[in-house]
Order: sequence, then C-alpha cells, then structure tokens
Amino acid sequence: MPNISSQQDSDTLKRVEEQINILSGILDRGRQHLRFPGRLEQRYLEFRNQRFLEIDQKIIIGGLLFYLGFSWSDFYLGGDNANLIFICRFLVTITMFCLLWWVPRSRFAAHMVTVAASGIFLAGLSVIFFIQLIPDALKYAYHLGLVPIQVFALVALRLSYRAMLVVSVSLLVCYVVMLLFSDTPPLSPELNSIVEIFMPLFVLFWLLLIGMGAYLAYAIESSARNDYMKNRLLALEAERLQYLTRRLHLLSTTDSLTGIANRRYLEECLANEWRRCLRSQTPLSLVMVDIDNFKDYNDHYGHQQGDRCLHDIAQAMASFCQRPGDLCARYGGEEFIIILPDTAPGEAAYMAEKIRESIVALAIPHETSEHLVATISVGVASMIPQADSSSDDLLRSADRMLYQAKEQGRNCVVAA
Ligand SMILES: Nc1nc2c(ncn2[C@@H]2O[C@H](COP(=O)(O)OP(=O)(O)OP(=O)(O)O)[C@@H](O)[C@H]2O)c(=O)[nH]1
Repeated sequence: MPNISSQQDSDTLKRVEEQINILSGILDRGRQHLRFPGRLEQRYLEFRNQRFLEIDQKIIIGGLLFYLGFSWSDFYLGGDNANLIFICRFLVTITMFCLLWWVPRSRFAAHMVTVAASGIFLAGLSVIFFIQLIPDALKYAYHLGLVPIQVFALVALRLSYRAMLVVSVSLLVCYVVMLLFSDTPPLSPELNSIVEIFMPLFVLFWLLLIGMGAYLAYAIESSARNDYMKNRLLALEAERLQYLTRRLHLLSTTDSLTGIANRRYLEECLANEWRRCLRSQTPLSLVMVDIDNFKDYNDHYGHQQGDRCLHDIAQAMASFCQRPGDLCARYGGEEFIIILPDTAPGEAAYMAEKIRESIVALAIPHETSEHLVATISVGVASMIPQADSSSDDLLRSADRMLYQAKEQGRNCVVAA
C-alpha cells in the first residue's frame, strides 16, 4: 500500500503545476518567442537537437553529396588547379561526414545545429576559395555556386533563425571582401561592363535572399517553438492528471488517521483474494486485531493521545505485511484486519504472535492496563475458499477467535 503523504509525489506535482503555469502564461501572452525563460529553453534546444538528429542530419548528408557531386565542374573549369580544387572539396566533404558521425556520439551531441551551420559556412567559404583558383573569366561560373549553398542554409537551418542568419551574413561578408580584394581577370570591355552591373546586383539579390530567408526562418522557428510549448503543456497536463488520479485513489483507499488501508479497500482486497485463493485452492488467512482496554486509554490519556496510539500500533502492524497481497487495514474504531493470502493456519498464527509481541515491545505507556503498556488481542482464522462459502464466513471465524482472546484475558493470540 503506497504512502499517501509521499513527499516526493507532492513535490513532483508542485513542480509540474509550476511548469504548467509558466507555459500557460507564455501562451496567453500570445507573442512570438525565439527564446524561452530558464530551463525551458534548454529543454527546447535538447528537443530541437533530437529532431535535427532524426530528420535534418539526412538533409545535411544529401547536401554534402550534392556539394561533392559538383566536382565535375572542378575538372571541367578548374584548369591546372582542377586537382587541388577537387581535393579541397573532397576534404571538406569527408571532414563534415566525420563530424556528422562523431558529434552525436560525443559530449558535443547537443551542438548539432552549430556543427551543421559551421559545415555550411565551410562549404560556402570553400567555393569563395575555389573562385580564386579558377582561371580567368570562368571563375564567374563559381560565383553562382554560392546561390545553392545559401538556399541550402535557408532550408537546413530553418529551425534556428539565428544560426541561419549568422551563416548567411558571414558568407556574404566573406564574398564582398573577396570581391574588394581579389584581382579582376582581364575581360573584353563589353564583358567588363556586364560584370560591373552584374556584381552589385548579385550582392543585392543575395541580400534579398537572406532577408526572405530570415523572415521565413523567424516564422518557422517561432511556430516550431509554439508547437513545442503546446505539446509540452499537453504532456504536463497528462502528468498532472496521472498524479491527481493516483492521489485520489490513495485518498479513497487510505485511512487518514493511521495511514494504512481503510475498510472499503480492505473489502475490495478481501473479495479479490478470496476469488484468487478459490481458483488456486490455497489457504487464505485473516488476522483480526483489537487494542485492549482502549476506552480506558482514551479516558486516561485523552482522545488525541488515543489517536497517536492508534497510528503507532497500525504502522507497526503494517510493517509485517511484506509479501504482495498482504494487507493491513483499519476495520473500524480500534479494530484492524490483516489479510494473508496463500498462508497456512500455522504460519498465520506464528505471524500473529510476532505482531502481538511487537506491539508490547513498542512500550506505549498504558497505566490503567495490568501490563502497564498498550497491548492487543488477536484472533486468527484460515480457510481454503470453497464455492459454497464466502469471505464473511472467514471474517466471522476470525471475530470469534478474537472474542475468545478477549475472554482469555487479552494480550494473546487465539487461532481457529
Ligand atoms: N482516540 C480514538 N479512539 C477511538 C477511535 N475509534 C474508536 N475509539 C475508541 O475505542 C474505544 C473502544 O472501546 P471498547 O469497544 O469499549 O473496547 P476496549 O475499551 O478497547 O475494551 P476491549 O476491547 O474489551 O479490550 C472507544 O472508547 C472508542 O471511543 C479513534 O479513532 N480514536
């Protein structure tokens, strides 16, 4: 029988309710969120990382294969540097594959989004580097190679608005620096004027792409966070309901004064055990306990002290119920019943005697009793349930034994 006052349970319930309040507060305010308060942010990042490992990692692997696939252009346009460009491309791909395999298995597993962002940045940087190695005007073809990388950054980093923005802006800055500081290849005057018009337009186009991507990533991330909050709220509500149901069950089956099972639960368990022992044809034993001269105890020590005495005796007896199916319950007033399924009469009587001795050993002062300490009288009955008998017969038999124990002078065990 679980303990109703389980501190751990009520602490957990308190924690769950606190989290529900925080989440409901955030959702009620109805604003878009790109950062949650405290631990919630950390939980969200863990969740996002998990999703990344499940879904986005495959997208990154696909992107890397595309990146490697473009090596045909290295050989086609690379001239003398074709091999060098291919080796660089190959090394970037291999490094990223290694990181994608190793990081999730390492202590950096929580930083997969950062790894992906760095990988995309590295790929973009490599293309900027390749532009330097491609001979003459052919290098302009590689400028366009930055577009798919930028688009890929928008897709792969859509769940992290900040990572997407940092990678995109950094790449654009590197590109502009390269434009400013690298030599322009000798071109015909016509081509030169086209390039002069085209380059600022290309940078502007890129900026617009980043702006559009930033807007989309912001919308996607805030909606992902919103969904996360709603799902988390649902999970917390379910957890809360589970605790409340458990607590309700405890309240309805526990006696509030003694903390052991109440009569309702006793009757339910007795009926179940009776049916089970009827099927298995094994003995079912009942130990009926009554505190001796308890009226005198109350009269002498007061009702409150009487309650404490009831509690202590009940708890001491409950500690003997070790096997599954054993149950110690308050039957009413100062009467208790212990159900012992699959227990033979001799074993039950032995256990009853141990319980009686343990109550004497509690040494609860009882000045008006001849033993000077609180004692109990115990009646024990056992039966192998039959179809034409009922658990009431067993109860009546235990009650008769208890009556005899009282008749024999109390503080003793009588077994049928
Ligand atoms: N403090 C307290 N006393 C209770 C409670 N329930 C029953 N009692 C008291 O238990 C006493 C039972 O008295 P009796 O039935 O006369 O039995 P007894 O004095 O124990 O005498 P014997 O059973 O013959 O040994 C009554 O005085 C009840 O008021 C309770 O929840 N708390």
